[in-house]
Amino acid sequence: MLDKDKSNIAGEGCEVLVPFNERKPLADIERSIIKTYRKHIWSKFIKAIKEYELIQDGDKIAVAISGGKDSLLMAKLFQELYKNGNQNFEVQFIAMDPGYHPDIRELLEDNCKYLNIPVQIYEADVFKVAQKMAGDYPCYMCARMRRGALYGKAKELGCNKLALGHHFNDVIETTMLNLLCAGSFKTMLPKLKAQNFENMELIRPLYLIEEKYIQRFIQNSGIWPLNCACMVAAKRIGNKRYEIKDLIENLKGTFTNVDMSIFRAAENVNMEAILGWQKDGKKTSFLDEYDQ
Ligand SMILES: Nc1ncnc2c1ncn2[C@@H]1O[C@H](COP(=O)(O)OP(=O)(O)OP(=O)(O)O)[C@@H](O)[C@H]1O
Repeated sequence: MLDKDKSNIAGEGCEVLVPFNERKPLADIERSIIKTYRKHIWSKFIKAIKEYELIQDGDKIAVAISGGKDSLLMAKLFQELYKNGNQNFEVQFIAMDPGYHPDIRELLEDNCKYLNIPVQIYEADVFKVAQKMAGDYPCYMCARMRRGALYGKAKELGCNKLALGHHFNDVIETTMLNLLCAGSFKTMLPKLKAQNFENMELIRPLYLIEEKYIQRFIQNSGIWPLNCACMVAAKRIGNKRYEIKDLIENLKGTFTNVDMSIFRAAENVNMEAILGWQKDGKKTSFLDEYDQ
């Protein structure tokens, strides 16, 4: 029997991913990653690692698991990579408990145990502090604090990289969010150097994987992932990201491959047709180079 009560654990207003079936045996779940989802998940994972040079020999990678669908898949992908012979790196699986409801914490632990992910869970008072410090708009503060708490733990474990579960749709939604809401052209990069933590890099190995395949994989596996376990903002603050998600979905009806076009736009910026840009905090106008 599927435990229907688990659908009530998510914050109000969050989309709940209901499994299609009972939890499948672990061996079947693992096999499906490299068989059923070879094209849309496994190959894309490998491609991102190669194309963006995400892993180097001797890396020690902290794989950050929130317990949501994306990071659970990411953990399994790293394990598969290791099993398939790439052992030039080490991984540590970390989960930060920002003040989860006990039921959510239990779901996280149960999923990791079932999926054989040896996760280290540690506490950080993120929810409470973000709410106290940032009142009605805790999301930005919470995101920053969460990132800091993850980098800190990775560093403590002697890791030089922190892997996050952002995927293809997160990337194009970020591009569109910046364009439509912030008036800037800026995407989410597959890797970047941490500003406040020396010799630490952030990597995003799911960069090329479309969210719909992650959802399908999780639902077919019979796993109930955490769905936005936020205890603070929940439905209180309208989330522009959901609106952008819908917008892109609607655009797909009129423009062929619009998602890929948004993605490619950040690969094909034509510097000869741009009014201005910023680098290292310095603003430049096309006029600065016009007469040269
Ligand atoms: N509490 C946490 N502990 C460990 N890692 C986390 C935590 N919260 C977020 N992360 C990491 O940051 C990534 C992005 O966080 P975000 O809250 O945007 O997750 P998401 O889009 O819901 O993804 P997921 O499905 O993995 O939760 C996650 O995929 C995960 O790698």
